[in-house]
This record gives sequence, C-alpha cells and structure tokens, in this order.
Amino acid sequence: MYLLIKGGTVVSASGAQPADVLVEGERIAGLFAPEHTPAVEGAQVIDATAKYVIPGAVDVHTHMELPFGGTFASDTFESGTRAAAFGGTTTIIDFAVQRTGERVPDGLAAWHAKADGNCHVDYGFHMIMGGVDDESLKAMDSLVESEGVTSFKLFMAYPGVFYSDDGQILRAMQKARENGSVIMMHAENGIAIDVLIGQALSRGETEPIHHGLTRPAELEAEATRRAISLAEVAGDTPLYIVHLSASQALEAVAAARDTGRNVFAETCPQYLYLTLEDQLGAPGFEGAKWVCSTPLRSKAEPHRRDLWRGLRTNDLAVVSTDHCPFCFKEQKELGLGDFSKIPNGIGGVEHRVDLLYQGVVDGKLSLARWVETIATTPARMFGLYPRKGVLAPGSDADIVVYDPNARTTIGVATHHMNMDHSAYEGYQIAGKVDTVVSRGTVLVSGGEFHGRKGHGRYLRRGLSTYLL
Ligand SMILES: NC(=O)NCCC(=O)O
Ligand SMILES: [Zn+2]
Ligand SMILES: [Zn+2]
Repeated sequence: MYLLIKGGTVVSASGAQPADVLVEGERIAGLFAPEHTPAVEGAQVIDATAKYVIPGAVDVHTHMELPFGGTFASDTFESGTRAAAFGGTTTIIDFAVQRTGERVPDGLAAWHAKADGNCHVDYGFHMIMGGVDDESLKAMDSLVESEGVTSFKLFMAYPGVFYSDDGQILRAMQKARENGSVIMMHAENGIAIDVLIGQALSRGETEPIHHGLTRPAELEAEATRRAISLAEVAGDTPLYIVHLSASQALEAVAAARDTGRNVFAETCPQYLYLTLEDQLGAPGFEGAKWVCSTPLRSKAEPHRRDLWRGLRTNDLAVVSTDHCPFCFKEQKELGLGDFSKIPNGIGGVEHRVDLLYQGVVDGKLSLARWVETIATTPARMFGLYPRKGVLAPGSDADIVVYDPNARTTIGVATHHMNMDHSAYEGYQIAGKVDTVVSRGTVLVSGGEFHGRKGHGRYLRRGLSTYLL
C-alpha cells in the first residue's frame, strides 16, 4: 500500500525544499525532488501544493487522566490522543506516576492499563518518581533496560505529593548517570512556596492570581540552579528542566550550557503567550482556568521575550504542552475560595503546532526551528529518533500537511479536548493542520477524523541521542 504526498515543501530541522514523500505501508520509502518522483501505480495521492509537509509533531509532556488535586485530568488517553492528532501531534510521551508509598512497577502497570488499546497516536512513558529509595532506584534500572522508559521526572515542588528532597534527587541523578537515562525536573522551591501560600491565605488572599504571586520567578530560578548543581555533583547527569517559564531560570540553564553541561530545557505555549495579569488575574474566579505550575509570569517583565530568544538560541530545545486539562465546572471549582486547591494544569495538546507556527509568522522562529522544537529535538532528546521526528527513508510515516494560507480560530466550540473552556479562546491562527498521517494511516483530513482507537502503539524508547 503506497501513499504519495505530492507538490509540497518539505520542512525539516535543517531547512525547507520542494519534495514529494513516498510512503510504503507504515514507513517512509523515500523523498524525491518533484521531477524525479517515480510513478507508483495504485498509490493514494495527497495533494500538498502550496503547503508544508513536516514530521508528525512529538509532544513529550502530557498528563492524560492524571490524578491531581483531588480529581483527574479530564482527557483520557482516547480523547487526548484524538485531540493531539487533530493538532498535528502523532506521538506523545505521557508521565506514568509512582505516588509516594507506591512501587514504581505498579505505577507503570497502571499507566499501561489506562493507555494500552486506547490511543490514536503512538505513545511512550516517562516515570514520575514520587519516592526515591533503594527499591525505586533499582526499579529505575529495570525500566531503562526492559520497559523502554528512559527518563524520570522528579519534583522540587508539591511537598507531600510528589516532592523529593535534595538527597533523594542526588541519589536518583547518580542512578541516572549509571544507566544513561535523563532526569526531568519540576524546578520550583516547593518548601518556600508552601510558606508563601500559607501566608497569603492567612491574609485572606484566595483568588487565582495568588497562585502565581506565591510562586515567584526567583523560586523557579533557585530550584533550577540547585538542580543544575546537583546534576553536576552526580557527574554531569543529563538534566532536562520541564515547563520553564521565567527569564531567571532560563539564565541559569544558558549559563550551564555555556560551560558545556548536559543541561536542557523545554518551555510550553502558555508561557510564550499568556500572562499572570491577563489570564491568571482575570476577574472573579475566571483566572482558575490558567492555574498551572510553574505559573504564568508577569507581563511587566521580559519573560516571554526571553523565552522566544531561548528557542532561537537552543537554550530552550523543546516546546511541549504540559497538557493537563481540568474542566472549569466542578474541577477548577474545587479551588473556589482557596487558590491552593485549584487543580494545576492547562490543556493544550491540540494547539502546540499552530501556536508555535505563529512564531514563524511573526518572524520569531525560522521554519526549520519550528519543526526542530516541536518534533525533531523532542524525538532525539527522548530516544525516539530517527523513528520519529524526521521525514527520512525508514522512519515511521508520521506526517503533517500544514496549510500556511488557511486560517483557524481556537475555541471550546471547535476543539477536541475534553475541556469546557479553552486556554486560548478566540486566538486567530494564521495556518492550519490540513492532513495528519500516523504510520501511513490518514488520521485527519478535511477536518474529519478517520482514526480508530488502538491504532496508537506503545513506544519502547532508547537512550537519548541528544546528549553531549
Ligand atoms: N504543570 C501543571 O500545572 N500540572 C501538571 C503537573 C506538572 O507538570 O507539574
Ligand atoms: Zn511539573
Ligand atoms: Zn507536567
């Protein structure tokens, strides 16, 4: 079975050129200069004239069905991966969770039970380590060796939930140094934040904006610097800072990278577009829609400008979504009268490709850098390259045809995520995902979904190929 994507401009992390893409079965058979494209009898043809053809995007930070804040993230693996596909994302890496007091293999098994047979796109897992002890350290080895889980997320935030102290973090980093895995860090000083939260509540400051005000940028920067130091002490353990939002934290990452350290970071669209004042500070309880951690930052400071610059310089190597949706009704409302009880998270798995493309439209990113940050580097960073993240012979035929001349408006009425609101309601997007192919199967075309639950397969990941 052949599929030919014809007439488009293929964009890769190294540039753009006119090329036709031939798919045989689930894999890419070849890329051809248009004048050299072979005639393939019986091939299904997709006309990509005046459109970009890019690798299916890879979102390395999602939380489908995450239990958090007394409820569960509102997208299942089924609804969330369908929405991902609509947005041009053909691979996700979600976070399996070992909660404090639980065993790591049990956490992984629980995530397989949620995801297996339910996904529309391919998926892998990182492991959240909610407790670092002798047993869980041993389990890290077996996850790397036998389960294809080669990255582990630790938390310097959320005391009593996922928090690890510095000793635990150092031990996990030493283990990762031995087995070749990557440590992902939620870098916020959760102990100090809890003090600020208590003080704010005792002053009667209960509205959503206080979520952001009690998580100052300096406490993200302090934790980022501390994580970088601990990784150095552990022997330059590869360290990946998740959902980086503040200029000061970015400065710490850039300084480490300038000295040749294996330190990497991602940011997310919410930090590139949304702000503490405009969203978190919306009237009444409305701001709860944008409660996430790290929080949205003040527009009075140059965070967004610096994050865009970091994307250009590669001090920010990846854009993920940290997709963690909660409905406003009944879920975000758990925090009415107490911002600290609002479940943390924003849904956006459907919009990353579009929102980052606006950076191209606005002259902030090159086309190549768009593809590199949403597809190629994520795949390399987390052991999926060259199977994912690139259009090359032998790679999985995960392909997006993107129409730069079409327009779309983001909103709850049209999105496919299981959310009763949109973090980007009314955003006008110049460009549109036109066709989405996953392992040779057309999942989305003409705005219609043609996929089937269970098409998505579990990805056993290798070690990172992005490290120095
Ligand atoms: N980010 C967020 O607010 N929720 C998801 C959990 C996490 O990534 O810390
Ligand atoms: Zn986090
Ligand atoms: Zn997250």
